[in-house]
Amino acid sequence: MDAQRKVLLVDDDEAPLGSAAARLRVEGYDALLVSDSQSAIARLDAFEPDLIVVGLRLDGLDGIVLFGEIFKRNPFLPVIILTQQGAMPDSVDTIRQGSYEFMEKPCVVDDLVERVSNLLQTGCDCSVEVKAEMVEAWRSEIISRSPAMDELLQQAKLVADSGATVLIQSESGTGKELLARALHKASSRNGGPFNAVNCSAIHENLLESELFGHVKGAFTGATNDHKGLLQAADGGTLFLDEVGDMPLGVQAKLLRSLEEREIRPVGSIRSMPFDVRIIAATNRDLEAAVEQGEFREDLYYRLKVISLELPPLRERREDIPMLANAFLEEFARMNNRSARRFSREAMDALVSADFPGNVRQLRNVVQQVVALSAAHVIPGALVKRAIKGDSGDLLSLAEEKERFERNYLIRVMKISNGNVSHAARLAKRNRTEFYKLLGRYELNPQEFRSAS
Ligand SMILES: Nc1ncnc2c1ncn2[C@@H]1O[C@H](COP(=O)(O)OP(=O)(O)OP(=O)(O)O)[C@@H](O)[C@H]1O
Repeated sequence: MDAQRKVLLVDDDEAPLGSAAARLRVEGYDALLVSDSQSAIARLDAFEPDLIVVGLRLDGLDGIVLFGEIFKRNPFLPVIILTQQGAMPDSVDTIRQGSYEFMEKPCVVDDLVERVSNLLQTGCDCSVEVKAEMVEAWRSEIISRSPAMDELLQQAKLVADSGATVLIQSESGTGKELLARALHKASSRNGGPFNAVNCSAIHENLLESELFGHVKGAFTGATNDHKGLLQAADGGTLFLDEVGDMPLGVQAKLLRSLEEREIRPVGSIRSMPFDVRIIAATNRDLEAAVEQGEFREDLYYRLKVISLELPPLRERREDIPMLANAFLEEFARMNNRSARRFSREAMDALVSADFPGNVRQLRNVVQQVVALSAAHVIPGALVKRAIKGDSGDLLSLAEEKERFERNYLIRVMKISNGNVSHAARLAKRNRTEFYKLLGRYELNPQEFRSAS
């Protein structure tokens, strides 16, 4: 059973809201009526309302201050604003981000009570979303409404067309790849390809040939000429994800290529020009990596011509409802489930969670919740359980990748009865490389033979 819900009513004209407060109390709410915005602000922390009804004339500073204080505490607290016929307070335009509903004055007490009850039952109507048509196409996949993201996207738009190399530094799961794609779309290179490569997932030799290409016979297994990603992205953009994990040898070759605007495929004696915009991303502290000798300082400055930082999700909680609702719709559609919504308690749990895995983790949580519940209104308890389970087991991306790689090697070694050549063929790696991988994970081929 929900605790008694609290409604704060703010109006200098006692009569209408006074009767509404009385009715709300009869209906079982804890209703508190105050007569000006200063008193309302003073009561926000102690009273902790679940909903606020504002009947004041809120033009000018008064409204801006009140809405600012409400927004600071909880950007999704539902607020019903009673307006004079047709008039919208200026302050509402200034602070658009909140969850506001409007009713015209004078309003019927029954209608107001019904609206309060609906809003509290169904959770916040987060429909104050940026309308799809208002979102510019280049950033249409990036769901956000927070001022921090707005600022970042404005910067991104300004630099998109400069052609300069961009370094995106931020935590894992914050949307670095989405931002890189958006930068590409906003640039005049948008007619060209957008290629992405994850520099930490690929072994050094392979990464070199992936980036720069190789010629036939360059190494065992190089049976044909192979076009590298830098060449394949000609006229477009190459996204170097996890650039902080790029091996030093490849860093040196990349730096040379960027300086000379030429690439030389592995095993070739000829260099060729290329025209590619580089966007690099990392969740590592690259400056620290430079100090520790793990990342070349000259390459760091070469990449960091323009530096962008995506804020972690916990620093832009205003984005959570919009993201959660979009993921909910997406997964409900994918699972052929009818439209859903989060209960107020569920949304509160999402908005207050820490999400160390950022947007990716929020997405996972919503996916789980959709799979586990057929209810139309998603209950808070389910969301809380999903958040707890997800953060408890959350490994860093590097740890998760290592775990995957080790398990994969064990599988192929078992399938091949410990025969390394066979296993290497299955994994499409050459033997030397495969031996190195086994060594890295301390896997002894002998053990797989005797086990069989
Ligand atoms: N603002 C956003 N709007 C919609 N989806 C988002 C947003 N930010 C991230 N996502 C989604 O979250 C997931 C992770 O995003 P992405 O891969 O871009 O993050 P990342 O920072 O590059 O992660 P990593 O550092 O682990 O490579 C993707 O499914 C992406 O579509």
